[in-house]
Amino acid sequence: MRDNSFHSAGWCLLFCQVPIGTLVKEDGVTLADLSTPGEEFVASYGGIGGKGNRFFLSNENRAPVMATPGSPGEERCLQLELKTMAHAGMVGFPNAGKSSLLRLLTNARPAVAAYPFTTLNPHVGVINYQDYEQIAVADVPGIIEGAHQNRGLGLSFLRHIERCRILLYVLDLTHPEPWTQLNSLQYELGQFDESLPLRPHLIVANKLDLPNARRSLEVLRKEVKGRIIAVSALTGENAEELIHHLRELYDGHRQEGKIAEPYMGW
Ligand SMILES: Nc1nc2c(ncn2[C@@H]2O[C@H](COP(=O)(O)OP(=O)(O)OP(=O)(O)O)[C@@H](O)[C@H]2O)c(=O)[nH]1
Ligand SMILES: [Mg+2]
Repeated sequence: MRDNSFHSAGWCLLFCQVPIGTLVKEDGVTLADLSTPGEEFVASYGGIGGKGNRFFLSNENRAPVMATPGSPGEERCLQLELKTMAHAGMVGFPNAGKSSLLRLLTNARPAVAAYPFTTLNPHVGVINYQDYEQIAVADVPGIIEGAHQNRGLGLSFLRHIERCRILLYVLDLTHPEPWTQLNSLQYELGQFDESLPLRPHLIVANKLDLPNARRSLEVLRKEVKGRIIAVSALTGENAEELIHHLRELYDGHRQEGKIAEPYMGW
């Protein structure tokens, strides 16, 4: 933001940059959809400038101390809504290991701790592929049952997920029945927006290094159709497989034009 106001004049220029993929709304009505780089939207016009001392400079008056005030600029209250946050978003119960996975896959450094709701705000990291393709992955706060009724971090969490084209369901293999986590997660998403459970997704079964995890995984594979990638965010086991499958899914949907560029500036 730059302020070019003259001391005695009412002239002011404001530049404000917002990320690509932002909706500009006023009273719930969309005024602009900033989806291409360089696109501009004039949010409000400044007032007409006043005349400064130099305007009154003349042969008779070599040092004028006179100025006229400018007229006030327009005032508006706008809401900016970020449309696309990341290509892929991690969905999981608190403590499932989402932040640990983001740290493993990318160079983002969200906090990790052995208690629920460590993550209160989304973090985005980027996976860099050898061919210079980049996939942005978001770690969002954990979901709990009743999130669609705004329990826990509820609706704010679900709004973040809505902005990701691919979902990574992160399940905790130390849970005795890990498939019930998947059912609950999909139920909560579906209650919020019925198209969310239909989004392209991968099931990531985490904490493979812990005792009984492999037995849990076997049962999970029997109970759940769809691709399950078992990983350990702690040891890094199968991280490459996850990165590879995510790319496959991403490429498939990109070709169909279903994946937009996310905001990479977190
Ligand atoms: N043994 C083991 N521990 C893990 C693994 N992944 C995560 N953890 C541990 O599980 C706990 C929770 O991990 P986080 O990454 O903070 O979990 P989260 O899903 O981000 O949790 P919230 O932010 O609360 O939603 C931490 O103590 C991690 O060290 C894993 O693969 N193996
Ligand atoms: Mg976390």
